[in-house]
Amino acid sequence: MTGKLVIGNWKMNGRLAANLALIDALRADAAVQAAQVAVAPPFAYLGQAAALLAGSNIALAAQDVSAFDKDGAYTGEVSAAMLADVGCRYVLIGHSERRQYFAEDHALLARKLQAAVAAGLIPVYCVGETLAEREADAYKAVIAEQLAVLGALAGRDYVVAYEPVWAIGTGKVASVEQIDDVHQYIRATLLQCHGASDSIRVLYGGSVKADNADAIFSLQSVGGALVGGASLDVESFGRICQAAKKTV
Ligand SMILES: O=C(CO)COP(=O)(O)O
Repeated sequence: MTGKLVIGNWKMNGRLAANLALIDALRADAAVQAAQVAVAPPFAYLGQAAALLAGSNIALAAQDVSAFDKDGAYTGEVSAAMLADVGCRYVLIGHSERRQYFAEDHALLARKLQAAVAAGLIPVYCVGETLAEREADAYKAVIAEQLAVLGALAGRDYVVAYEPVWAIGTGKVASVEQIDDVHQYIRATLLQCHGASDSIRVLYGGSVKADNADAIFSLQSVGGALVGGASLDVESFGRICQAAKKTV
């Protein structure tokens, strides 16, 4: 792994004026500029963000992509080629909020992954267990099943994000032991079963904040963070990026 990657997932937040202020402040933040960083605004603001990020080292990410890979009559959809065209480098796929609210299943996610890599995007594939699955000690089986779709991407460039559902937006961060346990498991599974290379990055997501970032990034198995709420606040996001840079 070459340094930690920090991706800010804005989820369904933002307005033109707020995005302008946030991106201007991120560009002016030395810690953000020095780290490997991406932001994922909603579709509607990707063009605006791309223009504001031009010439900076902050990459652009999308929060989702269509499974349809050819232009055509798919009302409401946004293709991987369009995301690449407006300057996206990464695309989140399989976020638990999409699995939960939009019933995205593995067959659909496999198509989205293929569409993304075919367009030259780097998928950030999200996995993670619910609280009930953790309590039933079924989390590794659940994650193994989620990872299985990556088999078709052997030899391609992708990132995995481990986001325990019970830690997302709850303020309940997984312990460093829990994170290390799952990250080691994901890395071993990808290396042994899915033809991934040792340089594969596994990000952690779920209530990452300025005050827990140091501990999380101190784990060698953690390749970076997927940050939700704290990515909307320049000071918090800047401090998370600073922590990422320190552990390079
Ligand atoms: O879902 C997440 C990032 O994709 C995590 O969200 P929070 O950082 O708000 O918990």
